[in-house]
Amino acid sequence: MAGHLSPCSSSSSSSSSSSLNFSHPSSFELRKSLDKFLVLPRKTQEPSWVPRIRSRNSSRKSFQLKSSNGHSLSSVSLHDGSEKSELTYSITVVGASGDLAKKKIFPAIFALFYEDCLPKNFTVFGYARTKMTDEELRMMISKTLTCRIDKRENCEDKMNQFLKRCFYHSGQYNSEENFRELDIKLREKEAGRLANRLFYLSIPPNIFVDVVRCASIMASSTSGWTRVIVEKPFGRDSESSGELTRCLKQYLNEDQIFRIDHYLGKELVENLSVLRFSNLVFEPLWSRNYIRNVQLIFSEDFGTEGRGGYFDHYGIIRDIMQNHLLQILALFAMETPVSLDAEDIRNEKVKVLRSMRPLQLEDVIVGQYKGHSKGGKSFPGYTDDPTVPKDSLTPTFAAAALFINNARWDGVPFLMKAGKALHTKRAEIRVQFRHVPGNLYKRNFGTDLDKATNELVLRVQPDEAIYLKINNKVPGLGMRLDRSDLNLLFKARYPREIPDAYERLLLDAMEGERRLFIRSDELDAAWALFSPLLKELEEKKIVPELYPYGSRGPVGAHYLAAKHNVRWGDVGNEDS
Ligand SMILES: NC(=O)C1=CN([C@@H]2O[C@H](COP(=O)(O)OP(=O)(O)OC[C@H]3O[C@@H](n4cnc5c(N)ncnc54)[C@H](OP(=O)(O)O)[C@@H]3O)[C@@H](O)[C@H]2O)C=CC1
Ligand SMILES: O=C1O[C@H](COP(=O)(O)O)[C@@H](O)[C@H](O)[C@H]1O
Repeated sequence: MAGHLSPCSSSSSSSSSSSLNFSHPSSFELRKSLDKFLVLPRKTQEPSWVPRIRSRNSSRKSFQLKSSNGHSLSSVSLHDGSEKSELTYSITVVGASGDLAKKKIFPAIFALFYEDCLPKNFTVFGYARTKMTDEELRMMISKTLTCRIDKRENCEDKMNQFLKRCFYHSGQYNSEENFRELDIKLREKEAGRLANRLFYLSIPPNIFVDVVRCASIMASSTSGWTRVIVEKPFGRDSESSGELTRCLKQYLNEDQIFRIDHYLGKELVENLSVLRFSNLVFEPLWSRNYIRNVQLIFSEDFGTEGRGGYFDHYGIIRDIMQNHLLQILALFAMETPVSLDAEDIRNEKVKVLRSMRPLQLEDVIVGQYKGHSKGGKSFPGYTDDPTVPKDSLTPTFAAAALFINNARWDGVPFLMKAGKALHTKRAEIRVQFRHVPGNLYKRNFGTDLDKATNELVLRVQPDEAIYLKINNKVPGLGMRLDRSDLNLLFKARYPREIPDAYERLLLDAMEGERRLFIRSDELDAAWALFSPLLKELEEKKIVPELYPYGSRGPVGAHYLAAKHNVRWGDVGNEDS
C-alpha cells in the first residue's frame, strides 16, 4: 500500500558493506580536492548578484556554481586540462515515467540547461520500470519542456541539445542487477571523468529504501559525491518517518540526503527572510508586541484528480500543513540565525518547531469536498474518485490554530488553512498587526477597528507580491480615511519569468547547499507536532465537514478563527 515503507531488514544482508561502499569524499573534502582545478583565486570571483552558475567565456572553460544563499561555496571552475580532470554530473530521475518527473523535474533540469546553469559535462538518466527507449523518453520529455517566456531565443535548438543528453534505463526498483546496468551506462557517459551523481527519487515512498539500497550498492559514484533527493511524504507520522530516516541512513549519510519541500524553493518564501532581516522596518515589529496573528493559507481550485490513491492515505494535513505550511511558519517565526549557512538556519527552525505546542483536536477543523454542479457543469466529490473508498474520512481541507510557546510569540495564533477543490488557487502568508493604541483617528474607522489594522501579505502564488495594507487620507478637504496597499507586484517590477522552485532546489542539491532542504531533526520536530492529532483524528473517526467543490470551504474554519479572535484575511475582498 502506498506509504508503507519497506522495512530496512528486507533490504538484504549486504547493508553493512554497502554503507562502506557508499563512503566517498564529503563535499568539503571534494571541494578541497577540487581547489587545485580552480582557475580563479576566490577573491576574483563574481559577486553574488551574478547568475549563480555561469560560464565565464563562450567556450565554457570554467564556470562557477553559486547556491541560493549567494555564497560561492564550492566553486568548481575547471581548467582546460585533460578530459580526466574535468568534472561531470549525472542526474538520474528515478520514477521517470511518473507525473512529477514529467511535470516538474525534467522541465526544471532543462530550464537550468537553458539558462547555462549546468556544467559542460552532464547527463540526465530516466529510470523506471516502464519499457522505453532513449528516443521514447526524449519524446515524452519534449512534451513538457518550455523555454522562458521572456527570452525564447534558440529555444528549439536548446531543446534538441538537451534531449541529446537524456537517456533511459528500464529496471525494477529493488533490483541490484538493474542498478548495476545503470551504473555501467552512467560510467560510459562519464567517460572516466570525476563524476558526481544525483539521484532524484520521484517515486512512491514505499520504494524509497529499495532504490536507495540498490543505488548505493551498485550505482554510487566512486570518484565524486553521490546525493539523493527524496520527495515527500517522509513517512506519515513520527514513527514511520523515524523508520524511514533510520533505513535511509543505513545507506546514506545525512549529508547525502536532500529532503525536498518545494515550497522552500518558491521565490516568495525565499523573500520572507530577506524582507524580515534586511529591512529595519520589519524585524522590530516581528513579535507578539505588534503582531496579532499570522495566517498561512493554501488553496487549490481542483480536487485530487488522478492522485486520489496517494492522497487518501495521507490527507491534506500531511500533504500540505505538516510540510509546506509548517516550513513557512518556521522560517517566519525563527530567531535571527547566526548566518545564512544551512546549519545556522536549520538550527533556528528546529528550535522554533520544538517550542510549539502539539496540535490539539479542538484547535483543528477538517473538511471534505462533495460533488457540485455549477453553470451546467458538474464537479465530482472526493469520494467519487474510483481510487478513493466511498466511506473515506480523509480530509481534503483543514484549518488549524498553532501556538509557539516562546518569549517572542507567546499567545499569538498562527492559523493555517489548506484545502483542495476550493474557489481559487492561492498560497499566501498574512500578518495582521495589532490595533494602534489610543488611535487618534479611531472615530474615522467606525466601530470595526479590524478594518483599520495593518496587514502585511506575501502572496506566494499566483502573481507573486508583497503588499502592506495601510491607512491613508483620501485627498480632499474633509478627513476621510481609506485603506490602501503599498504594493510590490513582482511581475510589474521584474518582468523576467520567475524560475520554478524545482530549478532552485536542483541547483542547490548539485551545489551541496542544504539550506532549503529538511534536516532529519526538523522532520522529527514537525511530526511531533502533528502525529498525536493525526492519530486522534483517525482513532476517533472524526467526520469531516462537507463543502461543495469550488466553494470557500467549511464554515467551521470561521468558527475556529473567531475562537482565537481572528478573521481570515483572504475572505471578503477577492483581491485583498
Ligand atoms: N505529482 C505531484 O504533483 C507531486 C508528487 N510528489 C511526490 O513525488 C513522488 C512522485 O510523484 P508522482 O510522479 O506523482 O508519482 P507517480 O504515481 O506518477 O509514480 C512515479 C512512478 O513510480 C512508479 N510507480 C508508481 N506506483 C508504483 C508502485 N506502487 N510500485 C512501484 N512503482 C510505482 C511508476 O513508474 P513505472 O511503473 O514506470 O516504474 C510511476 O511512473 C511521490 O513521492 C509523490 O508523493 C510531491 C509533490 C507533488
Ligand atoms: O506537495 C504538493 O504540492 C502540490 C501543490 O504545489 P504547487 O507548487 O502547485 O502549489 C499539491 O497539489 C500536492 O497535493 C502536494 O502533494
